[in-house]
Amino acid sequence: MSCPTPIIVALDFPSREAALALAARLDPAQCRVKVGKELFTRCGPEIVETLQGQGFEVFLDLKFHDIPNTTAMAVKAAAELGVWMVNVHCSGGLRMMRACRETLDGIAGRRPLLIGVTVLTSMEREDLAGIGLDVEPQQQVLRLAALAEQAGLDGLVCSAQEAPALKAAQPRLQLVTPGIRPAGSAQDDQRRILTPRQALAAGSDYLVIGRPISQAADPAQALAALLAELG
Ligand SMILES: O=C(O)c1cc(=O)[nH]c(=O)n1[C@@H]1O[C@H](COP(=O)(O)O)[C@@H](O)[C@H]1O
Repeated sequence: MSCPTPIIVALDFPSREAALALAARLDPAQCRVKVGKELFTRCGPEIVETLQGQGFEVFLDLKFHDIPNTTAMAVKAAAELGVWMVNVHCSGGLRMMRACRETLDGIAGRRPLLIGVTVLTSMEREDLAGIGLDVEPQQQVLRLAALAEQAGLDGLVCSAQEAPALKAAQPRLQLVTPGIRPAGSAQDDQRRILTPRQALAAGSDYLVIGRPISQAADPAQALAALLAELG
């Protein structure tokens, strides 16, 4: 059964034990979970299989970025692992994203949602200038979104701040938005942030939330409060 809420909890932990301790306090009917670079590098595919065995739909967030063949084969491996969602960097370009789409199209049975990372939510205008992009983040996000649409991706990772413009420009694409911070909580390294309620109102389809839940004194209670805020 598919989870009815938009919340994806980021299991950003240094060990299997820590990740599974949080998962044990979560309900697959109330949230999905995300396995990212830290946990996957430490634990490998087994942690994904364990979480799926517990009933969670898993977003495998490894942000693949490589030549088309390498990226497409990595996406295929993710599909064979049975994940619900997988992501690649849009800046890998049209041919790379298309190769991923076509590879997934060749797979029988349930395929993961293929999502393109636009501009990381930790980046602001001056970070883009530092890598030679003299544009506002939203302009770059819209540009990458058009490429992702052309490649046939299912959605984008972006800031919820860009959701209204993206929903107008690329209405087919589902929006997965990290950089979610409940009012009054620490911004940490995130820059383009919105509260959960603002993000949904802006048009986000999925909210990726890590530290506001994982570092809370009572993570289950923090998730319950978030769900209550969203109504
Ligand atoms: O692809 C992602 O999930 C992602 C993209 C992005 O632009 N920004 C971003 O924060 N993320 C991930 O979303 C999570 C956010 O975690 P918190 O900042 O702790 O809520 C982390 O696991 C990041 O790796």
